[in-house]
Formats: sequence, C-alpha cells, structure tokens
Amino acid sequence: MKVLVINSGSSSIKYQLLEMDTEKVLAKGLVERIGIEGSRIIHRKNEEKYVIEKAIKNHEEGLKEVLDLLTSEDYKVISSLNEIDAVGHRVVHGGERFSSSVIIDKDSLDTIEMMSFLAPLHNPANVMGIKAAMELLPNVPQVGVFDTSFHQTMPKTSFLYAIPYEYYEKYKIRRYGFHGTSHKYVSKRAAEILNKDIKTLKIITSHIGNGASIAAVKNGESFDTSMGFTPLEGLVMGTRSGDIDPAIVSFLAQEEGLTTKEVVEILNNKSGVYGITKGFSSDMRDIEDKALEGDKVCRLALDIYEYRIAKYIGAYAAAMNGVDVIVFTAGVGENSPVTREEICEKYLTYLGVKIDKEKNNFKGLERVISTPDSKVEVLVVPTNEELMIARETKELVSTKN
Ligand SMILES: Nc1ncnc2c1ncn2[C@@H]1O[C@H](COP(=O)(O)OP(=O)(O)O)[C@@H](O)[C@H]1O
Ligand SMILES: CC(=O)OP(=O)(O)O
Ligand SMILES: [Mg+2]
Repeated sequence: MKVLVINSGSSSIKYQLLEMDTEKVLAKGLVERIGIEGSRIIHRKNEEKYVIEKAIKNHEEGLKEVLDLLTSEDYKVISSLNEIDAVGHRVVHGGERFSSSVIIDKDSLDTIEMMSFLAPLHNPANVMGIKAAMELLPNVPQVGVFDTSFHQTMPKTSFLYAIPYEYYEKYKIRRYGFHGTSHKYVSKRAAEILNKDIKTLKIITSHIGNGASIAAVKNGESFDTSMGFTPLEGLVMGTRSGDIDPAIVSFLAQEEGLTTKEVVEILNNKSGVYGITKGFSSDMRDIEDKALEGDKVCRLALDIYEYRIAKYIGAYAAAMNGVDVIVFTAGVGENSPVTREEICEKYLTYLGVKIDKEKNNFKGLERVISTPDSKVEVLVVPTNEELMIARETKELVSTKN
C-alpha cells in the first residue's frame, strides 16, 4: 500500500510517499519559506537530493508543485498519481469533535473548515490540501490526523481556563494543544533511545519550529501543553506572540481603531520574532545569523524566544514535580545548536542539566546531548509527523476495508 502524507505547517509543506508494507520512504520533501523571499522545494528520492528554488506564494501553489514533482520526468517516483492508495493529511485543529483520526467525508471536511477560525494559519491550508487531493485523486481514501488528539488525555486542571465555566459548556472553550503527533512521536522515541519504559518517565518535549509548543508528557501521556484554544498561546513564534495579557487586545483595538478580530490577526501574523524585529524576518535562521553577527534587535528577539521556552520548561518541571528527560525537536530544535545550548546553559543548570557542547554541535540526528552526570537527560529527536500520519492512515483504511 502506497500512502502519500501531506503535512502543512504555517510556513511549510512537508510530504512523504511511503510504501507501507516496509515503511520505506519512496520520496519525501519540504516546501519551505512559503510566502516569503527565498522559497524553495527540497525533494529527496532515495539518496538523491534536489533543491528547486522557486517563488511559492501560498500552500496551494506548493501542493501543486509537490504532486507534479512526484510524477514529473526528472524527479518521478511513480508513473501516475493512480499508484497512490491513500492520502494522510495533517489537520491542526480537531476541537472536541475529533479525538482520533478519521476517513474524511463531506461532513467531516465541513467541520474542519468551520474550525478554521480557531487555527487560521493552518486549517485553511489543511482544507485546501484535502480538497486538492480529493480532486486529483477522487477514488482514493483521504484520512485526517489531528494535532489535537494526543492532548485529549490532559486533566481538567491543565485544560480548563479560569473563566466562567459556562463558556466551556457552551462553546467548548478550553486548552486543546497542538503538535500532538510530534510530541507523541518524540517522547516515545526518547524513551526507546534511552531504553526506558515511557510509563515511568516525566518528559518535557520542546517542539520549536515556526510554530512552537512545549508539552509535559507524564507516563507516556500528554499532561499539559503550551498551546491552547488556538495555536496562538504559549511560546514566542515566527509571527505569533504566544502569551500576552488578554487586556492588550481591547486596548489595541481602541487605540488603533481596529476590530478585535483584526488585533488577533496581528497577534497571529505580525508578531513573534517578526514583530520584535520590526518585520526583519519570521525565520529563525535569519534571526540567529544576525544575532550572532552582533545585531542588537535580532539578539533581543532570540533572547526573548529562548527565555519563554526556558520559562515553560521550568513550569512543566514543577507541574510534573520533576523532569527526567528534555527533548528538542522541529526546525529550530533539530538544527540550532546555539538555541539549544543557550537555553540549557543560561536557564536550566538549577535542574542539574549539563550539556556536552561537542555532542550538541550537529544538526538533524537523534542524539543524547547531555553529559553522563547530567541529572536530566537531554536529547535531540528529529520529529516524524509524516510517519505517524502514514501509520494511522494505513490502519484506518485497512480496518475499513
Ligand atoms: N539551522 C537552523 N538554525 C536555526 N533555525 C533553523 C535552522 N533550520 C531551520 N530552522 C528554523 O526552523 C523553522 C521552521 O521549522 P518547521 O518545524 O519546519 O516549521 P513549521 O512546521 O512550523 O512550518 C524556521 O524558523 C527555520 O528558520
Ligand atoms: C500548530 C502549529 O503551529 O503548527 P506548525 O508548527 O506546523 O506551524
Ligand atoms: Mg510543523
């Protein structure tokens, strides 16, 4: 069975085509920097890597390029899209309606579309991906795998906000949490790498990419996480503010003559490191490069970004009454030794965290980066949301048939 996985992030599309009998990856790639300067596709087939520089304005354009690439003369891995047996889609917001993956029909697609206002940088791109795939592959089952599912185990103490209870009952306003597929995968992998039973561990997983969130994973289950009702809460991100005082929303609306919806758009699209650097960049590579060259504004943005991550790690160590393992993952977590080292050395030594600087100096591999005498094991685990989505897709499609 061949499964195509489409993972639309806020700044990227990741894709993989897998042969599920062996879980062999036939092709995979990344469309990155969507909508900003320097967009490109990195396509991998077997051991070959192709970089295609191309202006890609939005996710729709990106997805068309991907489907063309899979069958095009130069890069192809299949002769026609008909060889694909199922498509697995990452869907960011599943609300309380979807606590596990589903085969998508018109009704579930409508619900996902309706939830777009709760994940404005993601669900619209997810819906677009599903519709495009349905159109191009009309007889192929499409499966939705939700970022929110893994976090359904959170206790009420973690997921309820201290606002009138009726709003939870009436509107289901609560913490949902996102990047669940990633937090689940990397926490499980970390336990496997350490050869320990995940049911005995307190793990803090730090998924830091363009979108970023932290999770407290206790005994293998999500116990708390930094994103909330929408993927806006928590950490400082590429263009998202993360935590702010909610009173700022009405204040800004009044002072700037904006609607509250417009202010929330600013918090989603024009804030984060992009906002702090007055629109210089939302991409952490650009910020880090400039910060290391001595640029004060970018240094400040990086400091604020790292400080917020450290605060959440401290909070979750308290929430679980301890921490055994810290995991770094996603674009920044996997590829930025500087960010990892600065977080650990500036803020986490009180927990007994000790990093081996040489071991930490690498990109994109699974590795323990703490010293043998560190009280907390610190690991880098490249996430693999696509593999998790492919497995779920195979399982759902096989049990249905
Ligand atoms: N070598 C690197 N150093 C610092 N940041 C990096 C590096 N490589 C990638 N990143 C950052 O990772 C982020 C993208 O992460 P990713 O997890 O792919 O995002 P998303 O899924 O949210 O679109 C970007 O901010 C990018 O700059
Ligand atoms: C939920 C979210 O922010 O996802 P991403 O990091 O892929 O943008
Ligand atoms: Mg992502």
